[in-house]
Amino acid sequence: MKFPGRRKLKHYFPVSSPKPQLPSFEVRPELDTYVVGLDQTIVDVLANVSDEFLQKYGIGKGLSNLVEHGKADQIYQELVQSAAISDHFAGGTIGNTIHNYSVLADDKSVLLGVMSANIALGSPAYHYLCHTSSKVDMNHLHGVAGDIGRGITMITPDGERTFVIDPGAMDELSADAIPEDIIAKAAALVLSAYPLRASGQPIQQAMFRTLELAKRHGVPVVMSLGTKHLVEEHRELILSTVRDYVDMLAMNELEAAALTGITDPLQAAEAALELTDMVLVTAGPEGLYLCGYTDASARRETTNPIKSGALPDYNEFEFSRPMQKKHCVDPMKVYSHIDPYLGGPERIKNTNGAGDGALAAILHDIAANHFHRHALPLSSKHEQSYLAYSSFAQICKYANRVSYAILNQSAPRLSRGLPEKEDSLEEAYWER
Ligand SMILES: Nc1ncnc2c1ncn2[C@@H]1O[C@H](COP(=O)(O)OP(=O)(O)OP(=O)(O)O)[C@@H](O)[C@H]1O
Ligand SMILES: Nc1nc2c(ncn2[C@@H]2O[C@H](CO)[C@@H](O)[C@H]2O)c(=O)[nH]1
Repeated sequence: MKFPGRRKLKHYFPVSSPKPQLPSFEVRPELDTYVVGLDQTIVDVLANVSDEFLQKYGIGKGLSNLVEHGKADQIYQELVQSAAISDHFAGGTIGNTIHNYSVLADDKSVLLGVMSANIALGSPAYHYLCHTSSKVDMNHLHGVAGDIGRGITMITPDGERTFVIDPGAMDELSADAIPEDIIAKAAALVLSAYPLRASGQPIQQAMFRTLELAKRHGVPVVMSLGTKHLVEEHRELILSTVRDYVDMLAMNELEAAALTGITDPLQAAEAALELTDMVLVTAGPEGLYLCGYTDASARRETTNPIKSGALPDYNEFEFSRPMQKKHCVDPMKVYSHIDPYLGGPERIKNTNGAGDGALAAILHDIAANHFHRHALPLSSKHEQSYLAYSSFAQICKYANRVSYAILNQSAPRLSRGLPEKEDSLEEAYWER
């Protein structure tokens, strides 16, 4: 486990304490720190298209459009014939997030989902495996006869990305394939709202079984909302799922508006805190908001300039650490915001996965807290039952920095961690 922020000298973080066992790629629940992700396994097929192409097929721009296999195949074949496809990458919003988590933390994660039982060279499953970190444990994937999902990712000249999802067998994940021992010892479970639109498909049952197991074993649950129209179409189911199971919710400002009916991201975050304990709202060029609870006795004032928006002086206590509301004697809401790192890259070719990247950074901080609590349970860092290792403000910086890395490389999966020189995140950023 790498350290997720600065303050190397102030805190003892046993990054390199030797483990007695031989190394193993497979997650050992009693020994390892890991996060678990449940996802529809999807390979992204990247193509440049015109706006007319989207109109011709009646595809909603900027959305994730679920279409039946015949139509998706027709679109795919036309893109092949016009040589518009640039490449195939592993995708799936949670697959991306846990891959990025493993790259950032340099540590293990577990992917739950389906995988083709027989994999041919060049098949969607083949591309998926080629582009996934070896630290993502895929031993618990559920073998299926067909192909994994195919997500045709169409980039229009304005850099906007639009998905056409050909589901293949991606929703055939059976509830019986969910390993309880793996969930029970996880630092966090992360999943998206996408399976909630797979009405009547096995993956929905598998998702609720996983959520039940996480709840039973006290594992924090992190959910990302996927896409705006998914929220609009399944709002009630999403709301009840969040209320019943979710500790942290991640969304962009459009998804937040669809969920809460509030367009201002900060106010939407405040409203969402009535449903869950921690909220990330990414707002593209406006940066991101991270909000949650802390106990009033443990609140810490910021030394950053005070910000006012829809809420006055909202970042006043952003140096506090996140807690679950149920663990606070006197819960108070805490808000933090950060502008894009360096104003964002000079040129953004596509914003695909920038939000997933921010979420991976937050998972890293949550997992680091889990690791530290187990390594040093008597540390003053654990006098209260905190959800994350760092303060809201510090996590914002880290999440923001990772989003920047994703935007800079124009692909949703990190090919490497943040630069070593920035391991303390001081030289290049924090001391500007
Ligand atoms: N145009 C931009 N300029 C500067 N920074 C940006 C821009 N777009 C995104 N970012 C950075 O990336 C972060 C996440 O972006 P965004 O809100 O677009 O995520 P998202 O819509 O959830 O993405 P995805 O669903 O593809 O993962 C922002 O908080 C910001 O730091
Ligand atoms: N799980 C899942 N991921 C999706 C869906 N639509 C788009 N994505 C993924 O979202 C990622 C970008 O956030 C891409 O890599 C896509 O593969 C979907 O319906 N389900």
